[in-house]
Amino acid sequence: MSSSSKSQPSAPVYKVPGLDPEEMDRVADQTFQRYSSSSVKRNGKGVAVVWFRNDLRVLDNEALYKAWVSSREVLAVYCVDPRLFGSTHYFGFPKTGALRAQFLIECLADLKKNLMKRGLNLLIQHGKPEEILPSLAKVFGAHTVYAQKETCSEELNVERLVRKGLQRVVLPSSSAQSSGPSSTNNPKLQLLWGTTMYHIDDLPFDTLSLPDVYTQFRKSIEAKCAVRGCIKLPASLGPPPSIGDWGCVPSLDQFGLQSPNVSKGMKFVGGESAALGRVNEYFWKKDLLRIYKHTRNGMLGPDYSTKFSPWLASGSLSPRFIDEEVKRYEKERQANDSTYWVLFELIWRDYFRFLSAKYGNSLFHLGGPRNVEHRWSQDKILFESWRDGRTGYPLIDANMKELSTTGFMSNRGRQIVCSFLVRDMGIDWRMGAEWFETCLLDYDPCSNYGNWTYGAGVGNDPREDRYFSIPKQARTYDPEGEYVVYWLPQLESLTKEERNFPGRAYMKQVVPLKFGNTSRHQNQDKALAARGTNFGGRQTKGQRR
Ligand SMILES: Cc1cc2nc3c(=O)[nH]c(=O)nc-3n(C[C@H](O)[C@H](O)[C@H](O)COP(=O)(O)OP(=O)(O)OC[C@H]3O[C@@H](n4cnc5c(N)ncnc54)[C@H](O)[C@@H]3O)c2cc1C
Repeated sequence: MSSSSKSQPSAPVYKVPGLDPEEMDRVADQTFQRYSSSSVKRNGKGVAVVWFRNDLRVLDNEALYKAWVSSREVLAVYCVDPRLFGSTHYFGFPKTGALRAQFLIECLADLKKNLMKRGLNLLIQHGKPEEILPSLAKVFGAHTVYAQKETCSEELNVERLVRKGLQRVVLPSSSAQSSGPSSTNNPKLQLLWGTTMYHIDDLPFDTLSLPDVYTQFRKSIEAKCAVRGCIKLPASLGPPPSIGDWGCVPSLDQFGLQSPNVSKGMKFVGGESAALGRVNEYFWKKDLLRIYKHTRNGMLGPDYSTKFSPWLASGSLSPRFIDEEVKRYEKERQANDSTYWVLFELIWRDYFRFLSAKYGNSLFHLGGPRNVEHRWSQDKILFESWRDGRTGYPLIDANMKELSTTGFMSNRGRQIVCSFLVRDMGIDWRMGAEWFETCLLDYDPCSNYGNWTYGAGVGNDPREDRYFSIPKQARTYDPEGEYVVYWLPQLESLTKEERNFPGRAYMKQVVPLKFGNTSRHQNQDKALAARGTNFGGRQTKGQRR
């Protein structure tokens, strides 16, 4: 049967995880139980504040653990910081799009629920942490604010301001934790490392001497470090301090955003319960971990890769928990190249996080960590054709439509659209990175800007020079054109060869005149070289991941 005679493809919405809410809760409760311990001793006094940031979870949360053991009462707080809903730095896109805002709302609702199951609650306040936290510390006489440490400048700035604000609070002497002649009666800010699988203190080098080649980094930590075990806590952490109004989980209209309609593709459910449900579904229920290495380059549907990233980015899922689940799977089912490969990818995530500590703000600069000089275009028409999925390349257009509809795109898709924007269109890579910042559910400054600098050839490793030939990518990763047709159903009646190179009719529909050129569809590389929109043949040498 030729592909053109296939019946009209349906475009289902895939809920991720595909479990019903009761099943998600059951999995979460069972997991919490496994990670509960009655032998953890509490020997503290007074009140400790846990300031939740990108660590929206109960399981394996060191800030929560430290607060609990160091106090008699834990006050858990989330600050809805208006700066999160401002504009991106260079190009003024919305900093948080409606899809990620919705995901965050779901994370907060679930965190509140899970804290309440453990006898606590979540105080939700609207405003800047540097204003809210000192005033709470004062009212409750809190000796310490515990929080997860971040590494990028905006977050570091907030940490600095919170610390400064706390220094201005004077507590009655009975509330102060420290003692000795130099101690003051201010509440302290204690920041704890918690985002990565490998702990920063366990690395065999300090971050400033981090290897610039990923493989060197990976081999070194695999040989010399172990992943720490997940932290255990008692089943009951209460009672919390007495508070009249705990605040409400925000709604989208409070952020001036409209409810997104995920009419196609994947609809992710936010929160720790969904995260634990997804791990259970992907590893145990569907047994997909067994084949991950061979499916991970897919683009269509929920099962080709883990889809853990949105929960990892919001901190609703601990990478150390994933590590423990992989080890458990290897013991109970099997260990193979796929079980290892999930950890291999998580080491990439760690790597980008540690790189951000090494390179600081240069990660966000045009020349990247190596300060590479290159003339980029900021052509608005070209950029918008890419952003809106109207380039005339179905593979690019389909991926960009998936991103704006769902907030997600596969790793393969991200590499392809990044290469196309920066290498074929010659557009300033920061425009692409900022658009991803707006849209991605899993937006994380380190992974996003780290990957974009690599893709643009300005990353810390000069050997990482990635060009992706769109025809080759389409033939290899979407040979039947199924992915493209899912997002561009108007191409359904075409043969599988035509679906990725559909000719003039499709071009006319979508392509802005300036970039439109049907001949490029037949031979992209040649046509691009002739138009001078590539980087002078650099593409032929690029590494392909
Ligand atoms: C241009 C570009 C921008 C990106 N922006 C982000 C981002 O903002 N946030 C983000 O989490 N990932 C980002 N990635 C990395 C990667 O595409 C996603 O992590 C991955 O697609 C998420 O899907 P998954 O959870 O199913 O991944 P899987 O294939 O199942 O991998 C498991 C986990 O490993 C980690 N991982 C895998 N690949 C990478 C990678 N290249 N870099 C860092 N971590 C990785 C993720 O945490 C992921 O959840 C970006 C990649 C590119 C090329």
